[in-house]
Formats: sequence, structure tokens, C-alpha cells
Amino acid sequence: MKAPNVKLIITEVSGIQNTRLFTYNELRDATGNFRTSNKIGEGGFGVVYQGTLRDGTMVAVKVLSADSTQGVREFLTEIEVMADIEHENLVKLYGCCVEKKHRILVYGYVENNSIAQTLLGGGNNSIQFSWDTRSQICIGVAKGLAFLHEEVRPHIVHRDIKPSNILLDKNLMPKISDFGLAKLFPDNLTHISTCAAGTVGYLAPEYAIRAKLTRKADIYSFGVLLLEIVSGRSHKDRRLPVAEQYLLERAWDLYEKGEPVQLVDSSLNGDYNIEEALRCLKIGLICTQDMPKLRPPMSTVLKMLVGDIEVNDQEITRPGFLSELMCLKADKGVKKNVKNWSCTASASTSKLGSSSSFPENTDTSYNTMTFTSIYNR
Ligand SMILES: Nc1ncnc2c1ncn2[C@@H]1O[C@H](COP(=O)(O)OP(=O)(O)OP(=O)(O)O)[C@@H](O)[C@H]1O
Repeated sequence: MKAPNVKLIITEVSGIQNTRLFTYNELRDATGNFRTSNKIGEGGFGVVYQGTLRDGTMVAVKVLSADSTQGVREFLTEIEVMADIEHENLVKLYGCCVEKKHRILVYGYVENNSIAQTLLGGGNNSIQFSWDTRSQICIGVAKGLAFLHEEVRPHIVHRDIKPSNILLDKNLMPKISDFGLAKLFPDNLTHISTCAAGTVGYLAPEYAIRAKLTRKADIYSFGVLLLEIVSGRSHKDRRLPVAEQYLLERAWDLYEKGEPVQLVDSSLNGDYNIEEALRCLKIGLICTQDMPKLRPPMSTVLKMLVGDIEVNDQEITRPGFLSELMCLKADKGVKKNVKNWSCTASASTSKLGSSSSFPENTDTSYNTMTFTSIYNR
């Protein structure tokens, strides 16, 4: 695919209100000429630098790789979606730069990295995630999502809720980031049929398999995230015994045995509110139920999290396991097609994978990807 030319991008960007256009020089000055020591991260579409604008505002400057054709669409989507909205649990987009081959996004700087790099970062972090902090993070993400799903018009489906897209500010308040895959969702539509995109492990089965997108896909991803925050482990961990490797399967297993508390992060050393932790785990399971219509809307999930609505055990049915669904389809004779899932990973290192039914030799990664399922052709 050929990259859209700069004039076209500028025309699209200028049509979006409330977007500040930065000059390349301004951003070069802000980041010390994109100095390596100012690099704070790297995602599928480019490198992120810390910077300071002339008025002293701290910013995160995301520079899209010059050769990324995939990134241009995400770049424009991010601006279109983020330009008009502001919420304490969403990263703020200040503006962008489109000059020659440069495509750069400028966000408010969020001090404490992402949940993927801290809580789930395998000990490379000095932050103590107490129970209260975890609870505050879950509630904050739920507030941000409820805002996107129910308050903004048209509604916004994020499509890539996962730990690396939840940043933590100086007070460890969460901010949802990375709206490059988001979809604006007019009121009159029940769902959007789209090429499925997101991150394996967080994808709702109905969305991954049939590419049928509704807000319930975000709610499923949020459920997986909740389980990760309470358990302090990733949705998949190959170092664990086979039966424990998949967090959602493990959570359901323990729940059925009446032992969900075993899932709570042992690094809390028992120092947590057991009632709240159990409630969070149950809500994680409620959000990941196989039938999308059984997953409550985010405003209800939020009320459950803060204890305004009772969480009733009878409400919880079996989660949707994408891996299982794929195996089932494979058993019914379409196995060879599974290999044909076309996948455009957003980073050269990422591969589609996470369950035994995906192509062999694949690896779990947090990278976002776009792929076309066998049902979406
Ligand atoms: N506003 C921000 N403030 C501070 N750090 C940020 C900000 N935005 C991004 N980062 C850092 O840059 C890293 C890369 O972010 P980016 O959104 O490009 O990719 P990602 O979400 O990690 O991966 P992918 O693109 O595959 O989803 C983040 O993990 C985070 O550490």
C-alpha cells in the first residue's frame, strides 16, 4: 500500500477541529533533537520521546516510523477520536505535526509508565501496588471506558484495551492511551463489521472470529485486564505449569472450585480487602462471559466496582475462550484455514499467537495487530 501524501494528511488533519499543529522544529527543540536519552518507549508504530514545550508543558512525543503505511490510518484515527475529548482517565492529545515525511503525535506526559511495564513488568519496577492502588486503577480505567462508551457522542470503542495502553500518572491514576484503532460508533448501529484488530489474549471471541464489533469487545478486554491487575500476572505466562498458563481459564477453574481467592497476587502478602478482591475477580469473569449480551455496560461495571451494585454469583456464566473456539472450528474441518489468518502486526517483532490453535512457533506479545479471520473474507 502506498502512503497517503502529506497534502492529503494535512487536509484531513486541518478538517479536525481543536487540533494544534506543531512545527517539526518546535518538537525537535522540545525533545533535544529527539535525543536517545529522552526516548521513553517504543510501540508498534514508532518511538516515543519525553519532551518539554516552550511554555514548560511536559509532553510525550510519538514519532511514527517514516515507512509505516499502516500507521497513517492509525495516526489520523487517533487525532479524529482524541481531538475533542478530555477526561481524567484518558491520555490528553495536544496535537500533531505533519511536515514532509514526519508524522508526530503530541500527548500529555504521563509519569509512571504503563501497567505492562510496572505491575506486570516482572520485577523491573519500584512501585508498590497496594490493594488500594490496584482498586483505584481498576475504577479509573472503568470510568474512562464508561465515558468513551456512554457519554461521548458518537460513542467510541477503543478496540485495544490492554496493560501497555494503560499509563499511570504521578499519583498512579490510570490513563487510557493509544486510540489508533478506535472506532466512532453512531447511535443507530448495533454493531460494526470490521477487520478484527487488537491484541491476542484480550480479543472477545465474537469479535476475533466474526469481526463483529460492539462495545462488548472492550468490556471483554477490560475483564481480562481486571484479572491481571488483581492477580499481578499476565493473561498468559508460559513459565507456569500448563494448567495455570492462561489466566482466564485459571480464573474460571478456581471460581468453579470455589477458590477464586487463590488468584489474588501473592506479593500482596495477604494485605488486601478480601471482599473487594473477590468482587473484582467476579467482575472480571462477568465481563468476559462468552455471550456478549451478558456482559454488562461499563457504567454498570463501574457501579459494581465501587460497590453500588451487588455482584450476584448467579449472573456469572462461562467465559468465552478464543483458543477453545478456534480448536472447535478446527475440529469441524476448517483447521487448514486457521493457518490462513492474515495478520498485520504493528511491530516487526510481534506475531499472532497465544494459544495452541494459532500458527505454530508463535509467541505471546503485547503488540497490537490487525488480522482478518476466516469469516471475514
Ligand atoms: N503519554 C505518554 N506519557 C508517557 N509515556 C508514554 C506516553 N505514551 C506512550 N508512552 C510510553 O511509550 C510506550 C510505547 O507506547 P505506544 O502507544 O507507542 O505503544 P504500545 O501501546 O506499548 O504498543 P502497541 O503500539 O503495539 O500497542 C508506552 O508503553 C509508554 O511507556
